[in-house]
Amino acid sequence: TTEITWWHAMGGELGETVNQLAKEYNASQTEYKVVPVYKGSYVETLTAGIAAFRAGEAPNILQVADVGAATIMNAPGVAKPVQDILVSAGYDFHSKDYIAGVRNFYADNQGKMIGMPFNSSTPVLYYNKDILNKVGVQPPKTYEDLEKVAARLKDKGYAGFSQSLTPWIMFENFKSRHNLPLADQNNGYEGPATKLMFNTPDMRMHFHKLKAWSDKGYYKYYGSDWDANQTPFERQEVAMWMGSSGSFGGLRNRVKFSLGTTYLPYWDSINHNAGRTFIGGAALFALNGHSKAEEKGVAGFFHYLTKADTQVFWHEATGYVPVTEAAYEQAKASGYYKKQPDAEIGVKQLSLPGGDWTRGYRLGFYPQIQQIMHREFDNIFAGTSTVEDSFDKVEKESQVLLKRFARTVK
Ligand SMILES: O=P(O)(O)OC[C@H](O)CO
Repeated sequence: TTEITWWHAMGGELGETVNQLAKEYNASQTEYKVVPVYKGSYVETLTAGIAAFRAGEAPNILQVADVGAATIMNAPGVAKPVQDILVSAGYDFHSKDYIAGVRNFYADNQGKMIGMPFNSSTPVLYYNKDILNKVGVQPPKTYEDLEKVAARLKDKGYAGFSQSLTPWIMFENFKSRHNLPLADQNNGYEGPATKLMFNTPDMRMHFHKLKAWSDKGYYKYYGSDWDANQTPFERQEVAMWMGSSGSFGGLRNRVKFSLGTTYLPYWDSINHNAGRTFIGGAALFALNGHSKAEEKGVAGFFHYLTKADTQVFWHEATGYVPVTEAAYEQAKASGYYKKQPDAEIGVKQLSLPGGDWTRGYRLGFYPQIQQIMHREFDNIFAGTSTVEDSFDKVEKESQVLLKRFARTVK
């Protein structure tokens, strides 16, 4: 039996579901054995994978999140395009089989798929139906609505909302939802980006609002840690939380209230016809340096992971979206969304009309740039810096990193 190692970042319940997938695949055939290994956070997994590649000990499959796309795709010789691996192993491959929002994020500028979208999510707004009903408000569609809803909640003694991963939700997807560019060079697709569209009037307006809402108790900013922002929602300390559709499965099992999901809010004043967001989550990359037999095993496993049955199982267990049209159709036909309409929000949001700026982004040293943003968001909400000063710093420091990255790929 040929062993295929799969390094991933899926902890907790997600990790158990990953193990279940590997177990089922291993039981379905005798030629290959997929061995999933949990390597920590997305960034830890990426760092470990690149280091292992350099040491000649690369895993066969590495899970890389949206933030790491530029790093892995520009690292010479590290990843082999999944499209090539599948085709040379004799599988049919059509990128049109994937849902629109998923097709391009991990593809090159010509549309060739380099990483295989596996756990694709998107940020959505979760809400506590019990609290909203008690207060007599509807879940907000726009940020204009959200401000009013949060005021009503505050009047009745409830905190409005929190949100995890501020750069993801309040910068990257803030841009895609409004169909605004987030970096030059066509969001980094046409070449290494050298400038972020971060310090822009729309972003400054949004963060002035967030700061004002935080001062009024409408918005709770609990720092850069994901769980520190999610847990207060689970404990009913805030009425709404913006987070990943991929958290749906875990939340549904844990919370003691009636859970609602709706689209990520947008500013009607910025784009009346707001549309699709980016896919979040991660893709699977096939790393170079392995035998033909192992590559064939990787292709077989990828084929299994994208089968409609597998995708529907994964989608229903976790809340990550079905990545193919066939899987989405199967989930619809099964009646799942009739029983749980909240489970369809993520995939519906990714299927909203897209524009020039909703394909994705490719940004060098982006994990480090996100750290700069986190530091400045902490300063803004702690009141130790103004939006203007912090945004200037993010702009200057990100530019240094982007330019350094651009030099490394030339
Ligand atoms: O929590 P996930 O897996 O949906 O990922 C969220 C972000 O896209 C990670 O960068």
